[in-house]
Amino acid sequence: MLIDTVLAVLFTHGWLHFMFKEPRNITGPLKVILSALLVVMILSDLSIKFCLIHAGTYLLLLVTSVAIYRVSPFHPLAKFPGPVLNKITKLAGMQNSWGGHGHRNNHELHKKYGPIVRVGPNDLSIVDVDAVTSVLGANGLPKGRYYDARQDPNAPSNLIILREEPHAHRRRLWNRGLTPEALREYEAIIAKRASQVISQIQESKGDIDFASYVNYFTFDVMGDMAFGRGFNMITEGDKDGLWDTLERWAFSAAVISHMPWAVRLWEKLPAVSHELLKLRKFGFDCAMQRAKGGATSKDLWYHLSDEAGLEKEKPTLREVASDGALAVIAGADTTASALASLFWSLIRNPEVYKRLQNEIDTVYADHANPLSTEKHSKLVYLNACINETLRLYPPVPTNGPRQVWYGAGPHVVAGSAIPEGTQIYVPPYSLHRDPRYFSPNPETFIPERWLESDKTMNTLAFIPFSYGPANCVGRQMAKQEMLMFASVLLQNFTFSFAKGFDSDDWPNQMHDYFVTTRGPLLLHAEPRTI
Ligand code: HEM
Repeated sequence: MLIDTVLAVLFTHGWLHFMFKEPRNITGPLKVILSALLVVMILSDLSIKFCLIHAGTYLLLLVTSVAIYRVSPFHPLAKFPGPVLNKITKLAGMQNSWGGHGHRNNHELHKKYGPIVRVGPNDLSIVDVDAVTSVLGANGLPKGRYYDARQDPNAPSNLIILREEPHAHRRRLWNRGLTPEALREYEAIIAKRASQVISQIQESKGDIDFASYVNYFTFDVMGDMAFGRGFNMITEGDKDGLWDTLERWAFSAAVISHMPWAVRLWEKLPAVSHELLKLRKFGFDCAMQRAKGGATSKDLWYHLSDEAGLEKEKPTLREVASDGALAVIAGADTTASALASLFWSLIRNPEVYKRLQNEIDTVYADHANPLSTEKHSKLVYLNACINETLRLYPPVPTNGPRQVWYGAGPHVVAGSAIPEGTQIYVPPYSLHRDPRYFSPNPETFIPERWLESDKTMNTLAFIPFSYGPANCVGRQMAKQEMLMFASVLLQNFTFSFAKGFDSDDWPNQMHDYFVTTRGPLLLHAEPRTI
């Protein structure tokens, strides 16, 4: 009888391996497992007790067989080093994401195992500048199955989910919405929202949670920019708990992304489906209001819905709604994270703060208004501070993986042939801290490294906005927003940490859920006489 069970296990394992490789959907593999299980149970003498014993033995042996294969020299990724648990099961990756410190844990793994680490049964993490072009670049690889968890099953795919030709087509519309000319349209939006933040800080008598202010600022800007209307979070707070919803969704998607085959089951969990529904409703409501109400200026919606009529076929309302919601999700959290990290870094480094303050006061002497982009080319040191912040605290610290095509043979990255189907991460957090590319002191905040030629600097290894055809479409908008916001705040206030605030602990509260969630950043803002 044991022989039957072992044969059934070998048959199932072989079938699963050759037919499904790593499945995107549970139905097919489940059918194979259940059929084999049925056979095993029928071959037992049909008493309940023996049926259960054989079923249990079958499942245990199947799991053992898969585990042994994954650590064996026969596995295609056998030559790459990594922790045994990561080689055996995706649960290790899920647990890593759950804790929110996956970026740091992986960084430690790279220190231990070198530039290529096996972080999952079929996943590698590669910290090598060659991977930037060969994985993310124009002749690189498509997004991996990890991204499936970001797809709402009841909504059309948005830009971040699409791949290849459909991606390139949709990206054209996005690019039109973020040209320098389009960005000029958004300048007034940023200026209005930044002025509101100034007024709120003035009214607050100085003690503020800076992280909330930047969250609300970026959310309102993205709402104005994407849908022609903001959410008035700066003035009214987060009445609908949208920010919490976004953070919970980010956590949930980050954890389940490691097991794309379980996504549809996961989404049936009441807590998960509730957040998904809330997000979907949010996108739909914004879209309906924009579609009915129109806009007074050319917002992103104007370009995404091709109101100018430049395409043969206009995107559907539901497609534009998905992309509009993506703009808010992708653009608000990331920029807020960068701004919060920038101010934390400045206050931790008083010499840098002082030098930057001098630059702001010189460039905007005589009460000049920083809420225009005219003098941005003169903000050389602020630019360096922003780059240094994005280097040490990239708002997307690990980024999603790309996947080697099936059927096209191995893909060579950093001199190694990577087998078909492998997902490859190129984590900005570790790349940006690699002494081969940023020296000296790669883990220290030194904006001067961006300005002085005697430092080791490989800007190809600087990828806070990713790289290649699916890089961040909003990067110029983000830069513009950060320069305007930081300069006007620094012109108006002197910031310090609030009494009792544990600034050492703040980076520990940054959680890598694809984007980063952050803890409160308690500051004191002293008005400046200008
Ligand atoms: C400091 C701010 C920002 C950072 C660090 C950042 C970072 C990134 C990164 C790393 C990606 C690639 C993700 C991937 O490979 O899956 C990305 C994609 C994207 N970002 Fe940003 N982003 C920022 C701001 C913005 C803003 C302001 C917008 C909106 C205008 C935006 C819209 C998008 C979109 C739509 C994509 C998907 C692009 C595609 O798949 O073709 N981002 N961003």
